[in-house]
Amino acid sequence: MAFLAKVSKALTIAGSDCGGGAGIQADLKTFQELGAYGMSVITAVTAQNTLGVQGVYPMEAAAVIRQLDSIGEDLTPDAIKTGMLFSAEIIQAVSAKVKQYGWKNLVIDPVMVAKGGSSLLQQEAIQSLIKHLIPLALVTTPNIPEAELLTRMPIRTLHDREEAAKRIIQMGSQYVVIKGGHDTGKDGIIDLVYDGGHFAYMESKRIDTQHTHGTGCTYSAAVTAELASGKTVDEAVRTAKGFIQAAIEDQLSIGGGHGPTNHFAYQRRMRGAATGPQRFLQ
Ligand SMILES: Nc1ncnc2c1ncn2[C@@H]1O[C@H](COP(=O)(O)OP(=O)(O)OP(=O)(O)O)[C@@H](O)[C@H]1O
Ligand SMILES: Cc1ncc(CO)c(N)n1
Repeated sequence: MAFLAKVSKALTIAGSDCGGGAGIQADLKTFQELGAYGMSVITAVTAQNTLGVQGVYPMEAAAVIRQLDSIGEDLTPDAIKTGMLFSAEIIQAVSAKVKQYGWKNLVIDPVMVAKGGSSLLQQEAIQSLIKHLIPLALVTTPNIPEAELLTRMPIRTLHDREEAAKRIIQMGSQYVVIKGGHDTGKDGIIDLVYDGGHFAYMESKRIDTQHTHGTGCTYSAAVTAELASGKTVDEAVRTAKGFIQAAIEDQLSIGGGHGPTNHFAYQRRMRGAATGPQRFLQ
């Protein structure tokens, strides 16, 4: 039986995480769960698990360009996200191809450092991100340390975060979400959403867990999947928050370190099914 409705298509341009919790793997799982047909352009292969990053192997820029052309010549994505881009050369290639193919609904997760401290973006590439990619973004989703590096200002208070958000809008992104996961001093977490005119504060309770590997990738992939299906940015960030909240709450407890989030959780909750470990052990 054929699908009657047109399927939405989402593309991730990011690094591979062989452990499956972050990067391309988290993005494709999230796209699938939210009903988008997922496509991927791989910028780097990383060897990592819940204990840390053991190796980073960037792709040649030519290989990234060839993958982007294969998508562009045949498959028009309805929304795109970028994650780990590694180098200025890859950033410039992605920027050129997004412009060439006129791709819309670009979500930039400006991945810089993995939770254990390994670098996923060369230091000198930050300027390239600001110059070549952020001006094309519909939404940019830095965490607090990434927002500090982009804006070159320390972020301690909510007021600082608002100032940083203004600076990222001035760089050309239409919306910015400064995520609050790294704001560890509080029980609650606030993700700040700004469109250049109005600040929205998305508050949630902080879940006390070490299993937060790939939260940023999963969150921005959920935003992208929702945009691909025609949702507004306001709707997309709300659904993405619900998706990541469920994925962190119903932990899978995989691996000996910082484990992945539960990409099954949101849809299983929507269907009224049990999602915690008891469900998986049955
Ligand atoms: N402990 C937590 N409890 C509830 N929500 C969380 C927690 N940690 C992160 N989040 C949420 O997850 C999303 C991603 O935020 P975070 O700041 O962790 O991103 P990130 O640092 O880019 O993630 P990563 O680098 O691991 O991929 C945000 O919506 C944030 O509010
Ligand atoms: C490939 C990849 N992208 C992003 C992150 C950040 O979570 C990671 N750890 N690995």
